[in-house]
Amino acid sequence: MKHLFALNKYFLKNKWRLILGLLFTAISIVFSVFQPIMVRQIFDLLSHNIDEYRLLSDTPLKGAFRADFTHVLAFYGVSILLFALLSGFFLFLQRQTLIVMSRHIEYDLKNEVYQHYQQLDLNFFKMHRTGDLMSRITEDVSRVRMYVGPAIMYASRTLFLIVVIVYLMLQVNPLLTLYTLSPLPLLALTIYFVNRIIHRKSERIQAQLSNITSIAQESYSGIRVIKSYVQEDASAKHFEEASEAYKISSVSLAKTDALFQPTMALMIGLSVILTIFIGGIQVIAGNITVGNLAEFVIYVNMLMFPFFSIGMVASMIQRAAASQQRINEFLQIEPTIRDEPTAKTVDIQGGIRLQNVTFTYPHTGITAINNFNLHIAPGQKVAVIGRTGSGKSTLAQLLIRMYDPQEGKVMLDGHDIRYLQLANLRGQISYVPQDVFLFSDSVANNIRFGDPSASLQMVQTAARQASVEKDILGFSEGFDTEIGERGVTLSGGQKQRISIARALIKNPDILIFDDCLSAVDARTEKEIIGNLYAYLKNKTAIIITHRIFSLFAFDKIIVLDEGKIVEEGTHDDLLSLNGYYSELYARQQSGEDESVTK
Ligand SMILES: Nc1ncnc2c1ncn2[C@@H]1O[C@H](COP(=O)(O)OP(=O)(O)OP(=O)(O)O)[C@@H](O)[C@H]1O
Repeated sequence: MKHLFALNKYFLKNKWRLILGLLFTAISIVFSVFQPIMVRQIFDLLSHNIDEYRLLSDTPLKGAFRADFTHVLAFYGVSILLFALLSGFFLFLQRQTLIVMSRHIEYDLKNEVYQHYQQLDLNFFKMHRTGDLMSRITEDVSRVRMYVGPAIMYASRTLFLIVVIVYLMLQVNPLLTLYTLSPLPLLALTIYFVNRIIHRKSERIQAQLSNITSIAQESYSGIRVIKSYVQEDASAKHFEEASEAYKISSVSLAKTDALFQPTMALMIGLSVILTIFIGGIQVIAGNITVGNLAEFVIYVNMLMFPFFSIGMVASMIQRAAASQQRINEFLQIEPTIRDEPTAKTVDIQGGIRLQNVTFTYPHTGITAINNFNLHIAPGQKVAVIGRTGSGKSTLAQLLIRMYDPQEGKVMLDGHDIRYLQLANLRGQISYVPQDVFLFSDSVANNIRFGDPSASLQMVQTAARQASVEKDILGFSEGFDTEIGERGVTLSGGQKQRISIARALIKNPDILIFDDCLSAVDARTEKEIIGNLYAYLKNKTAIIITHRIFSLFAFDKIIVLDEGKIVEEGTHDDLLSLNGYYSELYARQQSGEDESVTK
């Protein structure tokens, strides 16, 4: 339960909706209890006067008596209808306030979780599965909404109704009240347990359903692999097995559901029979009137749903508490990469220095950068080369402060980047990642992501510089062509170049290209490098690559191995070292490596 306290701030924010909702609930209940009271009065009126009326002979007096009776009955009928309408109207207002409040809280909570996710650092996303992150923002928030809306609504209604009705019952006859109410706690308890069973079964069905969905999704995405390996039958069998498990669970839930309603009807029936039996004895004994008995039968019926909802509300709260606990777990995680209180903004010129930097990935213990020193002057172009896993991408991640090193300092123009505002730092660096990511949006908007205020002309220029303009103009809708599942399917090279255009349009002082030309052919690569040459004139650039671009006059080339610089210098310096670089160069020259850019 204590996990739900985290929601109190939202109740406070919506206090007027909550107060009004509770008030409307109380008013609706007051109007609803007029019905049994009036029914009692009608019954008593009839039972007291009917014998007298029957004894009258057919005289005008009997006619007048009947007319009076009819008027009184009509009056009660209209009054009951009026009170029912009023009660219904306030019930409507109650839902309009409490359920609306729950939707507002759901909206705020979703945004809070989403915004918190945005603050968290990469390590968090590495450690949690995407499905888990998504289910906390969707399913868990929905379960919490059941607590802040329906559970509060049913609980308050139940509480008010029980207080008012039990008070009215006790006024009539305490003993009959006791007998009448005795089966109801059993009803609440049964509902609670049955609800738990139903919930457990529903959860299992839900998990099986998402399993079926992911099997289907995976086989549609991998349909080419399935067909080329002639695995259609195996894939269908796999799906059938998952469907079979789902069917078994669904049937089992249907059986429990089928038992649920008759059990309820039995309990309600028992309560009514008990009321009539004990009440009848009390009427004969002269302790209560026939009207009281009728009134009690209505009370019992009115109390059924509230008692029924006790069990329902209890399991709703239990589920919401478990969900809120999962949400709180994430909300309580503090981002480790964040602005220091004294963080400043600076206009970066492009000088980079790494001083004795050591970085170990926290969750794997792999030391990717080891006692690393590097200096890049503003405007220099540096190539970073090295075997796979040598730490090249990690170096890029450290420069944009996706991670903080455990030892040493990363500095830009002499400022330790830990003390620069993150938005200021990242706003002045363009990073083109190795694994390209494009959004399901138009080509233009994907490029504009680097500068949302960019004009179409700027988008076109960036696309030209990244040598992808011709490809884009070849699409049916040019720059407005949609990318993604329902849009055009881009080649790996086209994606890489759009991603480069996105980085260029940002017009930063520092650019980091992380092996982002791996999927383009040698001719296009030459063209891009030619364009970049002019673009990068006064900018600092780090180009991480597996290949040697001998066309590009780098100020410095560094070769990494196991997180350390093992070779450093210009192209000619490195060739004379006869190390990894010259070996790679020789391999490329001899044409062993087809991707060589000569
Ligand atoms: N997110 C991560 N979590 C844990 N370990 C990682 C992570 N990313 C990389 N590593 C490890 O750190 C080391 C350096 O990886 P890095 O990606 O920096 O190499 P790289 O030189 O860029 O390789 P490649 O050329 O294949 O991209 C590797 O041993 C890798 O397994």
